[in-house]
Amino acid sequence: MAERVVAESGERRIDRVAVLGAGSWGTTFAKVLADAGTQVCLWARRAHVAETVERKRVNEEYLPGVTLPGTLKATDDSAEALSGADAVVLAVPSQTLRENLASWRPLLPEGVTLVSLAKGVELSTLKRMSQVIAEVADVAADRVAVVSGPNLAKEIALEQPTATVLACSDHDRVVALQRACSTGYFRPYTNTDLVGVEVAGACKNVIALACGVASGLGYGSNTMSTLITRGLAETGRLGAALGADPMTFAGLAGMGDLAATCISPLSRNRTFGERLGRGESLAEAQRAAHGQVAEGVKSCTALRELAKRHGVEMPIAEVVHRVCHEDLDPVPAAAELLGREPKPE
Ligand SMILES: NC(=O)c1ccc[n+]([C@@H]2O[C@H](COP(=O)([O-])OP(=O)(O)OC[C@H]3O[C@@H](n4cnc5c(N)ncnc54)[C@H](O)[C@@H]3O)[C@@H](O)[C@H]2O)c1
Ligand SMILES: O=P(O)(O)OC[C@H](O)CO
Repeated sequence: MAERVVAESGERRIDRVAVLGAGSWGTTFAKVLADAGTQVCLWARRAHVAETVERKRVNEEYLPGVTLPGTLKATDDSAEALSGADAVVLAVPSQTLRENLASWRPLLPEGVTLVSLAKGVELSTLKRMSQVIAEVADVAADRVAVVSGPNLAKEIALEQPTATVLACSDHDRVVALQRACSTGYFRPYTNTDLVGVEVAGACKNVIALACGVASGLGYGSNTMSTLITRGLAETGRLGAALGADPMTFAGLAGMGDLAATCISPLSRNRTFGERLGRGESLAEAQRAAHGQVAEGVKSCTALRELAKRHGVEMPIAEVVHRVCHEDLDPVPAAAELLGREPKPE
């Protein structure tokens, strides 16, 4: 049964959710939903991960030390996870989402709300995740919602207070999702600006890589603050060219997430950048990430292409792309950014 609607009030409800992807954020978001009283089934690619969640209430690989709610179900069978779901949360990396969703498409319940947790831009098409989802699932854009904000998984799994943004063009749908994932430690706000929320989520990973590189080079708070602020400026420029609401960039999905990711040692993107700044190669930094995704490494290239296509200047994304993929040394990269033509703020 999909999209249950309470007959008397006409209120849309999301009572049962499938979370597809049992990495750090998928597992944590499944916990949030379960803590909010929503029925959740978490799908893991590897059987032993699902089995350990079911048996020991823990995801040892991605969230060691966090006890998961007893009501949370887990399986490695996507048909089982998707059966009867009112909403499907896609918690896989941006660059594999298309392929993952294509394999699940025949199993999607009719009318189901599709929710993206991914923060990235598809390298092969330069599409945002909500665009990829609507295309692959062959649904109208208003069936797709996006979750994005200052949401470092580990902190949320430990129930440290945070807020987020749920973006969707269908108000009733996003309000139902808001009810399904509101807890005492997790406060979701709704927003209708999908473009702004997704652009902000993809760009902040690239700026966090730059901050990591700067930190690896030994630079301090002035450099971080400069990168964060100018990073926000170039994010806003790209957003404006794509039709985003400028106010989104001042909110949780914009400045909020940018600050959290650029500052926190928990950020995979920042940590990845720090390794590059300390002189490690891309391959060495990738090995050290132990298979966990640092989305900015691929999104920097996609964003650079998107910026070029729209005639937008994104100097930090450009330099991050060249450090990651064209062997540009981080020291001259910093000099290059500062040596650009003088201009007003
Ligand atoms: N971890 C966080 O704090 C956090 C917070 C907010 C948003 N996000 C975003 O959520 C998305 C997922 O992040 P995550 O932290 O859960 O990632 P992760 O690396 O911890 O886990 C990714 C999950 O996707 C699964 N997967 C399925 N198909 C895959 C494939 N073909 N290749 C690789 N993995 C595959 C993996 O098995 C794994 O369970 C990313 O876009 C990330 O930017 C993460
Ligand atoms: O660990 P990161 O760098 O992928 O960042 C995690 C979240 O996106 C922070 O909001």
